[in-house]
Amino acid sequence: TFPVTVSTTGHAVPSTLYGLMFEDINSGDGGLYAELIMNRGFQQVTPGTSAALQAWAALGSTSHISVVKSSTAVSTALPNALSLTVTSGTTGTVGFTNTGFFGIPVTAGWKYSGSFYYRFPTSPATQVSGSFTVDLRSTTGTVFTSTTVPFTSSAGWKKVTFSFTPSSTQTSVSNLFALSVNAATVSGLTIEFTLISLFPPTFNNRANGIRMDLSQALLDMKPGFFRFPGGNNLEGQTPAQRWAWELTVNDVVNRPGRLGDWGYINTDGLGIYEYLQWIEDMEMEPIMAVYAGYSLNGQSVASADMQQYITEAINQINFVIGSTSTAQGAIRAAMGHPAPFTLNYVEIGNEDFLSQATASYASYRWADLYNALSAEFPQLNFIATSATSGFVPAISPAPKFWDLHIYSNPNFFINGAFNFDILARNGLQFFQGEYATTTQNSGASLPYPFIDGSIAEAAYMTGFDRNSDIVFAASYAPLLNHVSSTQWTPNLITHTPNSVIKSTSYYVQQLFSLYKGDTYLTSTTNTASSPVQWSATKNTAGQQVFLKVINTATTANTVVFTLPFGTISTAGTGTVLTAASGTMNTPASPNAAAPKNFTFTAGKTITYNAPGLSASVLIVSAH
Ligand SMILES: O=S(=O)(O)O[C@H]1C[C@H](O)[C@@H](O)[C@@H]1CO
Repeated sequence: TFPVTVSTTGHAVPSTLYGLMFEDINSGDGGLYAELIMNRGFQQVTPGTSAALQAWAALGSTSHISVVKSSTAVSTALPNALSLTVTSGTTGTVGFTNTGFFGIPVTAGWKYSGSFYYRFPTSPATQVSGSFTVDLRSTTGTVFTSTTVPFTSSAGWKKVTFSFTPSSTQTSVSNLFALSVNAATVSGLTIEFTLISLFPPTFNNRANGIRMDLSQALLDMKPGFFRFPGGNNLEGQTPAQRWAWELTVNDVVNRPGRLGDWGYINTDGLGIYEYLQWIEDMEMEPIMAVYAGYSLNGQSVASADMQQYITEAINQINFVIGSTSTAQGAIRAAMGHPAPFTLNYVEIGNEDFLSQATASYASYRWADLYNALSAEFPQLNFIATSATSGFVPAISPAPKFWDLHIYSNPNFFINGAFNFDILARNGLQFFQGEYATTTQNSGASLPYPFIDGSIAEAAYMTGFDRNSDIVFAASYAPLLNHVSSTQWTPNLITHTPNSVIKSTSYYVQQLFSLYKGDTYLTSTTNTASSPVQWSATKNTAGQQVFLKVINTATTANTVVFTLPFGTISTAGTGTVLTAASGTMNTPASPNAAAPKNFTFTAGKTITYNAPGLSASVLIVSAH
């Protein structure tokens, strides 16, 4: 039994203590970003190759499609187009299909909103007109919903929009988007198409917005912040391929996209504006990174060449908070948000104390950017990046905020519960920007989080609660992955085109975030060797006390709390996540482990028998 006396003293818990780390790592296009058409704009592809046609296929044997460099591009950003050539005399229907991002959800009642650009590169002598048919269908050709869009063959690109609403939901996501036309009406002609786009309803009904079900799963965690755009995906393989904010703003027809750092083209339809608008809608605040002159081929921008990137970072921040009299603030206003977005934290780079990045970060990249940005924006907090483990190297100007990353096994997290207790209180503030149990203690990899690792993370997180006077933010990483396209496991949430699988670690993150309170209450000192870790916090306004109990042993352990409050309800409610060792939530067993609610007898003394491998919170009204 573990006797725990809770005191009335403690310290404030920052609102940003628990949040989300995000980058497009099989999680942006085809994930958070709600666009349903893969390779919609043929961005960054080589015309004439089969790769250029990724996700696209001809409809039937008489349709001839290829990706071409358009003789008249729809925009400088989008030079390519899909070309449909209709041989003279062809009869029947011709066209093409798209598979979506490994599937397309067909959901009854959803109003799907689509658009595309088309042009006839060679206008026929006699103008022709007719209509395209767009639809959602099964892979065997059963049409679920469709509509038509008129066309004329006059010269020049035309943008058309359409919508349709299925009347029934398909359980399978193996569906196709199809665009087709009666061959006879365009016999002998070629038609080009690009930026072929289809959106489902989006979170907060935003145009060019974010997927609803993933937004809801994240909203249900009440996350305090959202770190974006990376992580590795900030850095590019070369400086030229870095994430550059300016290529991600304005209409998507003006966004060239880029080769992301996870091996596929990012459309950048999820651009800085869409990130910020969604972060605001989700009642989070951004922790926004600026490129700091290091790219993942090991190349650092030379000191003499840094000014371009300093200016770019200043402009990026002005896009977020600058007045509309700045060129960048004016773009923000034109896109629909004249008021500045909330911004308190800017991270300078990502993992700059790794290998070749260290020397240049320490000698000029940090100082150049920190000095310029803090002079321009003295109200902002600038975060230095650290290695994937260990603490703060000596660089100047001395950073006040550090981003620490650690990926390890359950034992590390269990034994690390007091890693922050030993740190000096010298003004430094820490952001545990990335952490996760990524292997079993044996070293075996993890396709999904498992209960043993999630409970180990929970033990570590009691250290964040207890040390939230110097830990201002913490986020598990990576956040999301697509079940059909993954390069990193485990992830907090796995998604399919129409479902969200919440991992055991998701429920741990949710428990700590929902019940972080606004004040940490000091309690009986514990040690890293204990199988049980605890944390007491309170919500002052709500007069609630949250008692978290983490039991990393496989056998039950009893904790006896003594509360210092004069008024304590006699009944409390609680939530517990527990499962047998090795349990994982997977697409095949999405609810193998889920939190369960319970009630308990409360009072000055509360006795709780914590199951083996469990994370619990006991909620009691007290003041
Ligand atoms: O290969 S790693 O450096 O371990 O990649 C990690 C660290 C990096 O910041 C993030 O993008 C990635 C996965 O979350």
